[in-house]
Amino acid sequence: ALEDGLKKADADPSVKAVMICGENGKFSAGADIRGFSSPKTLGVALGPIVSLIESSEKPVVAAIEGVALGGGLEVALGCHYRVAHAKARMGLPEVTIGLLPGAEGTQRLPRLIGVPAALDMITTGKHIPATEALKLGLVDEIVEENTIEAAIRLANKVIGQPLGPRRLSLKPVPKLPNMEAFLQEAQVKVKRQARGFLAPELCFQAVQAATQRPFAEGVRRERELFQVLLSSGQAQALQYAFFAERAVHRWATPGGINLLFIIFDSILLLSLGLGTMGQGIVTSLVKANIPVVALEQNLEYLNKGRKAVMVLLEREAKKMEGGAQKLDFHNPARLQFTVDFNLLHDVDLVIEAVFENMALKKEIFHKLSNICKPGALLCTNTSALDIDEIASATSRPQQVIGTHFFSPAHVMRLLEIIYGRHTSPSAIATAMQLAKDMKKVGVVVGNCFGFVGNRMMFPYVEQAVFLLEEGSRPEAVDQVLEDFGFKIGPFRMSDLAGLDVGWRSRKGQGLTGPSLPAGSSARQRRGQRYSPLPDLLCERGRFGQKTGKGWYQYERAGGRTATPDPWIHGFLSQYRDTHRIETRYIDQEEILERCLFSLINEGFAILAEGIASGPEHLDVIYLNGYGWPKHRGGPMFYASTVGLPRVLAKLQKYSEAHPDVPKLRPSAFLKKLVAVGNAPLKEWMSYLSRQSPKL
Ligand SMILES: CCCCCCCC/C=C\C=C\CC(=O)SCCNC(=O)CCNC(=O)[C@H](O)C(C)(C)COP(=O)(O)OP(=O)(O)OC[C@H]1O[C@@H](n2cnc3c(N)ncnc32)[C@H](O)[C@@H]1OP(=O)(O)O
Repeated sequence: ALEDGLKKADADPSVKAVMICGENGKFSAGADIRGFSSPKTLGVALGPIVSLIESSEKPVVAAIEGVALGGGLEVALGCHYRVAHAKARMGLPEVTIGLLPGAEGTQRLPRLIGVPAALDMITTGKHIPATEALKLGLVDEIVEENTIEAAIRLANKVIGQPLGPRRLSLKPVPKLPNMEAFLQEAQVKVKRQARGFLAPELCFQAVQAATQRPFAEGVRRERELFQVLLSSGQAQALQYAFFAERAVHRWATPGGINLLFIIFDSILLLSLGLGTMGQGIVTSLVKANIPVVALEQNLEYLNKGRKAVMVLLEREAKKMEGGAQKLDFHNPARLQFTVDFNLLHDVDLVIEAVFENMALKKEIFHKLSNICKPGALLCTNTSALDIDEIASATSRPQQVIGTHFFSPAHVMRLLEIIYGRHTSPSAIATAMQLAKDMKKVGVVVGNCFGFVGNRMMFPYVEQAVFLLEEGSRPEAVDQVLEDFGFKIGPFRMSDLAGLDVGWRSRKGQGLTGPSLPAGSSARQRRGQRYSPLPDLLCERGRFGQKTGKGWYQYERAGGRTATPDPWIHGFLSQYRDTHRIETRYIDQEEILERCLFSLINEGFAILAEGIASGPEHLDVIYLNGYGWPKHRGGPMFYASTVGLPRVLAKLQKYSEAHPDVPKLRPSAFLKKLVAVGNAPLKEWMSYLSRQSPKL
């Protein structure tokens, strides 16, 4: 249509200028992402159309409203002038779906805004607001009112003016005094952050080509690199992740009720507990423009918490400087701190974020149930505790729901929303809407120990520790998983989170500590293999980064640079001697498979139990809360790419070698999917007899 329209305009002498706009207040979100897997759409080459726009003898003006993304922005770059609405956003987000801007965008953008800014936009895929676009010179004008009228005005004004200087393909790339050095440094940075993710590196190469070759050759290079990405498999993983994130918004009750959201005019939120989690939650709420009251049990804790929240908010405000939105946190109507429980009467929603202790949480929920107004929703921030037990302390279990935030809560996007036996659909819908308002990805899951994310994490970490018992080292295990794409491996992660957290939980479960029955075997609990290694480290005060020693050693208590620790190596070999474990060499394949396949196996068990609605939900949780590498699409998607028969065969092999490890025993659901012929991921749930989960 664009091509036809342009040709018609060119041929019609009564047409003096052309304006391109979108429908319904949106310029364009770019190509239909689903189309990248369809051979039909791939035949549509956008580059030549962009060139056609640029070569028009009549001025072409883009009127950008809403968004101009990907192919949409490339179309605008072909235009001679760009007018944007002040609220519009622009970007080349192809990298986030595993591609690069393949319609000449990697060649035009650096010519327009310079290499550093273009590289930043193209390798990160970030969307920038119109105000920033104006500063960069990406648009010529921004308007508050009618963009289309403004674009027509500009088109009329420029009729007859020479178009050569406005054709980006004819412009040279602006020079930098130190282009070579700049590019080298940028490439190192991109590589370091990408960890096996191809698209950022290839985006870099395409922009580099713009600095080294004439336009037409740069375009050829862009096309070659685009083809590499298209067939890499990573693009499919990222495009799956894009739609998975949107699929988790859809959920239904067994009765078929599907409330997408509840609209509320204003919420007064109460955050209870101002520890690390509470501080992050309050910061996120303020950022979402939701009025908050932060409550602590005494003035000392309150003042400490207030100070920490203010530091976080100042930092956030700084980041937002120059943007359209301002953080309003000095206004008591938006944020107040109190120790007065009477304020509970007026709040619409409470997020309790106290210490992870059932007795304490029940006491608080009992109090909340008595004080809060009848409609108030009561949320508990917990990573593993039973929502039904917490709800049992109230007279309104239908309004009790789990909201598992991830640390740091003002940064991490994931919010696990856990419904209990009595939680009402409207409570779930409200929590989902809250997640959206907080710009988080809410995923609704059922109530079980560890919910989804942590429950899948337990067997992963368990395997990592068993591998140490058998002969490996923390740094070897971490290296394999970091090479796979995780930002940090399980031992660095454990040191960061604090080993004492798990120790406390194991003591609570009677797996270690004073409540462990006398005469218990050192490496067995309840008939299953158990490794006391993490407990032994904790008994020696090695809690990780906070104490300067854990699975690694650090430069000081609170230090962040992990160095392999000879003490740990000696300790492990002594441990193996004590327990007569023969040290063996464990290769990378075994490390990877035992850690990942045990996690995936638990995912299949979770699906079969109806704890999550589908594999996409598990993947979204792992991508947004556990640092699973995006270009691998999430654990369940990864399993589908490995092939379920292979995952099953490997689990069977490891399970036979370790019969006392139940988490390596293949789940019945995985076996079923293999038996029906390696069903594709989107059909998995149809093989469960209970298709609608507990939800
Ligand atoms: C003039 C352009 C011509 C294009 C010609 C095609 C030929 C190929 C040649 C060139 C190739 C170009 C490369 C690209 O353009 S790749 C695509 C680049 N664009 C993106 O990555 C944008 C992705 N979308 C978003 O960032 C957001 O969705 C946004 C547009 C900002 C809207 O956000 P929000 O308001 O929060 O809404 P949702 O995200 O929930 O989206 C609403 C529904 O729309 C679906 N959606 C959105 N964008 C796309 C897309 N590009 N392709 C397919 N579907 C898209 C999204 O899935 C939601 O639907 P549902 O709820 O059913 O899942």
